[in-house]
Amino acid sequence: MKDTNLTESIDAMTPQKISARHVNVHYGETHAIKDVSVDIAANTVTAFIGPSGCGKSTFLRCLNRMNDTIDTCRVTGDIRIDDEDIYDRKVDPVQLRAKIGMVFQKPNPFPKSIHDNVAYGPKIHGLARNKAEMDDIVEDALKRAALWSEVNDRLDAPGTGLSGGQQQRLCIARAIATAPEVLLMDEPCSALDPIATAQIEELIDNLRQSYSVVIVTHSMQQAARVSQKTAFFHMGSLVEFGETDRIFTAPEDPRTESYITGRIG
Ligand SMILES: Nc1ncnc2c1ncn2[C@@H]1O[C@H](COP(=O)(O)OP(=O)(O)OP(=O)(O)O)[C@@H](O)[C@H]1O
Repeated sequence: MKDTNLTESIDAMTPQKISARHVNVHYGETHAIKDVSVDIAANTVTAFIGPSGCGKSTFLRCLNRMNDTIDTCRVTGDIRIDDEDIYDRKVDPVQLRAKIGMVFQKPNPFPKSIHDNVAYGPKIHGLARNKAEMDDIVEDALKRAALWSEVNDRLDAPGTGLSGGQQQRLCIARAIATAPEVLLMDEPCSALDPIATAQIEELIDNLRQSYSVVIVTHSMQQAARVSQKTAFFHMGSLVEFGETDRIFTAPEDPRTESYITGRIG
């Protein structure tokens, strides 16, 4: 993996939120992630890009132990959030996923009201002592997800009745409501139209003031628009990682260059 000295000196000044070292992932006999080491900075949007099947989603799911739910999946290596080993036996994956929220490709609101979708996580984790506190959490999360003004007069309506873009912002509000420190987004705009995509991209830019955001995207334009750091994966390996501007203007590895110029993937 390559990077410039300039980027390394910037890295040294930016606090790291997540540190992954020598991560390997197998699904049965398939070696999906090969010895990946990377640091994810705080208050930064980091994009994972690369051709289909290169392991972007698999690596993303390692960061909040979502792969634990797949029987054939085996993860080795060291992943730390704020220097805490997230694969330590003492760590409860449910608590971990409150701290490291996730938003999926297809908006997937629960078949509940808008209010109850957002209140679901805080309720499970006992974050509100009474209804007034819960209502405050719901309002704050919907505001941070830039949805409040569109839904505040119909909080009891079903979440599934919203438009696709609104549903995705509802899912972001649901993830934010448990006060996470990191937000993982797996192609969050792939099911959305261009206007809804632009709204989510603007939201992602605002979210990084409060969270570390990691986004998997097939769109290089999107990676260039929303991220400050980009990681290029190819066949399970992390080929290149660095400042997004540099990756897109002066990639160091020929595989990165081929991908961003459309010759592979
Ligand atoms: N649940 C699973 N069981 C077995 N193999 C899997 C599973 N999920 C992913 N894989 C395999 O792991 C490799 C990496 O897949 P992954 O979905 O992480 O790639 P990706 O870069 O996110 O792809 P895409 O861009 O198409 O979503 C692929 O070879 C894929 O077939």
